Amino acid sequence: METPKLNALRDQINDIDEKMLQLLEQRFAIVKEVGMVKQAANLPVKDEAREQAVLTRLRGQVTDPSLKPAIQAIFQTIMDEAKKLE
Ligand SMILES: C=C(O[C@@H]1C=C(C(=O)O)C=C[C@H]1O)C(=O)O
Repeated sequence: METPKLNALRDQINDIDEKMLQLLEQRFAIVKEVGMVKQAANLPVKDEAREQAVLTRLRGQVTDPSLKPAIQAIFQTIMDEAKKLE
């Protein structure tokens, strides 16, 4: 089913998805560089302390508290995928 309002909202979602896609591609490109730096320095891929710091910092910036679990899960998934690329 489509209505003008639904279409307009989905257009907004499409725009946001495209921006997120670009940012994710940028993030994963940097992650690959991090992987090379770690490999050269004989460091392990996973850094639990860094992951917790990332999650804590971002959780502190979420304006709507009801979104915190979703945001945490999304960023944990991003970091899990990042580790596969390193
Ligand atoms: C990118 C890194 O490697 C891993 C991935 C992280 C991430 O995607 O933010 C964070 C910590 C590491 O487990 C890093 O150490 O900075």
